[in-house]
Amino acid sequence: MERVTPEREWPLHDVASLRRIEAEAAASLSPHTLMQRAGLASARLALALAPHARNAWIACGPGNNGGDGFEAAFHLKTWGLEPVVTWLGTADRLPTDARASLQRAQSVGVAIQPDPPARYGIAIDALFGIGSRKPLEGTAARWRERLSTGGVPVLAIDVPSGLDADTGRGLAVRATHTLTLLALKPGLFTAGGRDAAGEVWFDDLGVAGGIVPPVARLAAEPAVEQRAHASHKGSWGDVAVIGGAPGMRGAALLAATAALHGGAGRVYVGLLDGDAGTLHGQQPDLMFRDPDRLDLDDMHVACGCGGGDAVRARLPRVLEAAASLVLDADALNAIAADPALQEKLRDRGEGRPTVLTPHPLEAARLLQVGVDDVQRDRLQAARLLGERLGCCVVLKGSGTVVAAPGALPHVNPTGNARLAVAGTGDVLAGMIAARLAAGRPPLAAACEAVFAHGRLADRWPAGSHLTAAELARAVHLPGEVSLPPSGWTGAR
Ligand SMILES: NC(=O)C1=CN([C@@H]2O[C@H](COP(=O)(O)OP(=O)(O)OC[C@H]3O[C@@H](n4cnc5c(N)ncnc54)[C@H](O)[C@@H]3O)[C@@H](O)[C@H]2O)[C@@H](O)CC1
Ligand SMILES: Nc1ncnc2c1ncn2[C@@H]1O[C@H](COP(=O)(O)OP(=O)(O)O)[C@@H](O)[C@H]1O
Ligand SMILES: [K+]
Repeated sequence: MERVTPEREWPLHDVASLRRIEAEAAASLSPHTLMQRAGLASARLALALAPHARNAWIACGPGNNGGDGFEAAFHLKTWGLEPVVTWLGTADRLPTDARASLQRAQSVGVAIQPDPPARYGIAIDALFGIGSRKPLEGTAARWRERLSTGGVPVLAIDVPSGLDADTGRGLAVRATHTLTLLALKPGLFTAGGRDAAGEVWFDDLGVAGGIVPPVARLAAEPAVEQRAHASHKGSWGDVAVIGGAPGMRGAALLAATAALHGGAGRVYVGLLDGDAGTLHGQQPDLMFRDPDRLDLDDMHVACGCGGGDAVRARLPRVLEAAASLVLDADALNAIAADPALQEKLRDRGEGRPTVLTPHPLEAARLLQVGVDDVQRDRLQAARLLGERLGCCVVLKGSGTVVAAPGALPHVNPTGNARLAVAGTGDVLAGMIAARLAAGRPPLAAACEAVFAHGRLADRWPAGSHLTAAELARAVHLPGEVSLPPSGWTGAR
């Protein structure tokens, strides 16, 4: 059993591939082995989370997830605790393994009661696992609420009940911890998954992984970037930010600042409000140019940041010329509304890579669906958009998904709701442009920047509000320690 941390990349398996892993493992093991291992691991982790608990509430469901719960109850009882099981199922419909575990729990005197105990030191959510396919109703919904609001540690076995393991949708138990079994599931890390799952632990139940290919990967921390002594500013690429229509200059400056701190050799800004005069002295390391006169052929362009309607007219040239390109915000909206621009985007192909950075509403416009359709299956939405437009796609939000044609999508494990503040998307666009300028391929550039962007938010000093301007100044190369921007207080 181990805690899931971003020190390494983790394969993610959907329910269909998990069923294959289960079947292959079960074929070489004696019956009931996997459930016994799952229950023992769950009981061990529960005890570690609440070492002083005298009793536990174990909410069991009608299938094999409930069986894991009975098995955990069996162990907790033999270790001297007083587990109380509430059970949603009926004996006649219980799967064979779960029936065996129910009998083991009953044989050592585990109490099965109609209602949860008034007090308990820890709760185990064993209502539904990967078999969960519809919203919880009736008693299951009541227990979900009770589990989520009990004020004690809640350990979900395999997945928090109510959560779709593939997509992270569904009103689910809010666990403090999840022990997931056999393989990690994408739904634990995107959409509602991160809020529902809490801290994720993994047990492979002694089954060697790797036999069934994953459907996605949980991204890992990027390697430390070593820059050669014998390099110069030209080695690290030129970034051009095109955006900043009247009233929205700030967005372009945020992207440009982030690109600069992210390691770009030179950063140009083509402001669409036409007047950069007042900015020259205040932003000494940025170079302001007329956007129509920037020579984009050798530049890594971030386009859209605060671009307003004015960006639309610039897009044909940007799409034709930019060496590599990050498209954000208003640029995406303009492309969503114009099939000719979509064609130009597809024409860029692999030779001149493009990264799109939509939030869910922008992705919905590009796909011509509702935002709920995007959020219902974020991996699929990102994958589809990438294939349609021939681009790398960064679908932002909790559990950002990065997808590119022909590659396994990545789910990002860092970031938090502190980023839900205006301008942090512009910072991300600049960071990706800097990684492209450093010569990274688009999927790697996007994954590295998204990881670093979220990591900065995760390490933001407690009690200090995150602002996009401070975030942009805190950006640094992978593996380097960042200097706190002025005004920061507290240790990180
Ligand atoms: N099969 C195996 O090899 C193993 C299974 N294990 C456990 O078994 C779980 C999967 O078990 P199951 O396939 O029995 O599925 P679940 O226990 O997740 O769900 C049981 C059944 O409940 C019904 N159901 C689903 N959602 C419902 C809802 N909202 N309201 C009412 N009924 C609902 C469905 O018919 C589903 O098949 C895993 O998540 C894991 O916890 C582990 O013991 C490890 C080994
Ligand atoms: N609740 C959240 N958890 C994790 N990341 C978030 C959350 N809310 C926003 N973010 C991140 O913050 C950034 C916001 O980008 P965006 O929506 O484009 O905002 P803006 O256009 O104001 O810059 C994205 O990188 C997104 O993934
Ligand atoms: K569960």
